Amino acid sequence: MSPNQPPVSFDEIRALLKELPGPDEAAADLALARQEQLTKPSGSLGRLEEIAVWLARWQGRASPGMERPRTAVFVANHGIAAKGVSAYPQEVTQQMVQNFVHGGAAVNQLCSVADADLRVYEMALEKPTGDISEGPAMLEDDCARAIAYGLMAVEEGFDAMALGEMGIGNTTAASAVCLALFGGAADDWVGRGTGLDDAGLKRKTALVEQAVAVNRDRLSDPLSILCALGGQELAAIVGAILAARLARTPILLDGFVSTAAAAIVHKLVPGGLDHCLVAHRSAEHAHGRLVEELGKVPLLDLDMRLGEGSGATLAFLLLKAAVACHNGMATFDQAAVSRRSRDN
Ligand SMILES: Cc1cc2ncn([C@H]3O[C@H](COP(=O)(O)O)[C@@H](O)[C@H]3O)c2cc1C
Ligand SMILES: O=C(O)c1cccnc1
Repeated sequence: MSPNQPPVSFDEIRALLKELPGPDEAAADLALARQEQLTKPSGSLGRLEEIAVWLARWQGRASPGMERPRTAVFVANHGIAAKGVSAYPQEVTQQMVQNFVHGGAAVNQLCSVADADLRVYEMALEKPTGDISEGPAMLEDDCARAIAYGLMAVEEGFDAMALGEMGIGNTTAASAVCLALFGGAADDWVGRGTGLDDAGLKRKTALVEQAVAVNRDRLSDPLSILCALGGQELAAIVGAILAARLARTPILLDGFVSTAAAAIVHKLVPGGLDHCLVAHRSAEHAHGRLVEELGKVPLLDLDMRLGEGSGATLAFLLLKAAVACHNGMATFDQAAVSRRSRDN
């Protein structure tokens, strides 16, 4: 199945999982060998070296590029928002779409600084998902369609993609997904989102617990968990991660919500997130635990907790810096710089 023919059932999505390409270790080996030749003590550029080799591995070329980054923001509404789980009203989702279009959001400024293309994908805002504290968020068809929408959003030819989201109430959905995937207690996974007060946090925690209890017969596998507790934008992010793997496009995950969506892929297929890095550690309470579960170490830690792809877009600058050093530095031979002395 190609990403141009989107799957329409969970079975077809499961079939797609078997077709995901692996890493290009030949390109990675060449990139690693070049790193050892560059005019610096071995390893001294730290994670910038790791990023350059990772880009080579997943772009499938020894000289990675970062000329064409894209940020994709998936936007959807959530039935649970009616229960007061966010500090902001649901209409903010639509209003922020207008703000993205007019260039007034944080992610617009960060895209312009990083010279990244921004695409906003609005997903039936007039049709919020079902209230997860009372039943499933989506039916299988709707969830599969949302995954397919994310699959279609990935085009060939981008050097990396940042995946972000906008949807009032979606940290509640993300927390419920994490509780169902990883277990523990609801308050391990619930945070203040847009800035809930203590009473709001208590209400949100109880509703997340209730959502998992009410949907307990629908949580038998990761796709069912996404369907019962997630949201359309989380499903689209799952699709985009899979399509990016097929298109050899490395991915930067944003904060708690986009990482929670990625956790579905992690549980579906071993190594399914190897072409993804977590761009930053969100200040949202559960993000630290979530990235540990995924075996990832975020690139940045700036106390950001916005979503909308902001942290991931900002981290494009690190990828550009890594590529500039990798491709632009002279080797010891080219610069006539003496190599390391023999160890005594
Ligand atoms: C003005 C504004 C801009 C945003 N940009 C991203 N989010 C973020 O906040 C929402 C999730 O938090 P919660 O679960 O508490 O509603 C998502 O829309 C997310 O992207 C925003 C939220 C607001 C209010
Ligand atoms: O980290 C995130 O993704 C996040 C945190 C708070 C609100 N919205 C998103």
